[in-house]
Amino acid sequence: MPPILSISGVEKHYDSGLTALGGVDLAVRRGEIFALLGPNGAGKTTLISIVCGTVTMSAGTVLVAGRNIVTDFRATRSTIGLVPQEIALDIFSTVWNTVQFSRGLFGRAPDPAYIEQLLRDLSLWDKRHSKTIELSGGMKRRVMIAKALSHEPELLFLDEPTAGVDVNLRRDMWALVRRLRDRGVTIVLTTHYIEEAEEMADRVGVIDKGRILLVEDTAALMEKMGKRRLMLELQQPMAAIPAELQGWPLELQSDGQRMVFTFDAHGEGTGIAALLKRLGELGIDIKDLETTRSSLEDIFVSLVERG
Ligand SMILES: Nc1ncnc2c1ncn2[C@@H]1O[C@H](COP(=O)(O)OP(=O)(O)OP(=O)(O)O)[C@@H](O)[C@H]1O
Repeated sequence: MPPILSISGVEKHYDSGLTALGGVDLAVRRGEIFALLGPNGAGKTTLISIVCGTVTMSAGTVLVAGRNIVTDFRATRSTIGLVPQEIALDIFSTVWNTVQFSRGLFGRAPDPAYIEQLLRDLSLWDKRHSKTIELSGGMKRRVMIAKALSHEPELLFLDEPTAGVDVNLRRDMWALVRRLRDRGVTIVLTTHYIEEAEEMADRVGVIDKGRILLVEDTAALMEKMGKRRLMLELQQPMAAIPAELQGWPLELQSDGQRMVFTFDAHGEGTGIAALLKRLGELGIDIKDLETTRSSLEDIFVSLVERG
């Protein structure tokens, strides 16, 4: 099956002289959840904005469901929904009118039953007569999603859907995104949160400085790069890793006050028990310990260093 979104050779050079995208190729498969990961300024929003027609590309081609977004703008745009990073709502309009109006903008005939279902799915039905100014931040975000889905798009972009939202709402959003996928909507989301990509996405693409560094199945990426670390705060600072511990993946930080052990989160045994036993035998006392998972930044650093 041809990809629902096909991006080839896309470049964006802003008037300021900045190259936000330096030749991006990417294919998103129909029916998948695709996470675009990247640090601030990587070019994620620029890429999404190009596909949605709010930023013009300097070079390249984008096809949505096989149709060119430039020469066939209206048709392609009507198959796309966009939930932008920023909440933008007519604050005096009711939830119902906001969503209804948005559907009309895409030339779709009114369909109260569809909008009712949408608002119920988003737990907004009770708020349908409320003005958007009266809603909480989380509810406003859900109205943004309802707006983006009002015209029944096949491809939905969520730009940082859970930035600044609490854990409960984040879980609700994830569940919603999965339900949409189950109904056949293809979803592209951008995020800084590795757990979000790990939890949600079938595939991830990593973008940095306007270039795609890799596209991979999420499980495979985590397998490869999902390192975890054990941070050991030492009672006595150390000048160097003792000879008896050579061969262990250890490094010292914070002027020798902290020892960091890196292990494979997906391996058979982590080696933590063996390490702690060895430290005990060597009389190395530990004040505190904590495990951390490699962050997106770590994955980036290793990708950029390798590239
Ligand atoms: N209108 C503009 N004019 C000039 N430069 C811009 C404009 N919009 C974005 N940029 C620059 O393009 C680069 C990519 O920005 P973009 O917003 O696409 O990144 P992002 O990956 O979405 O970042 P974030 O995670 O912070 O949202 C940045 O260096 C940004 O400063």
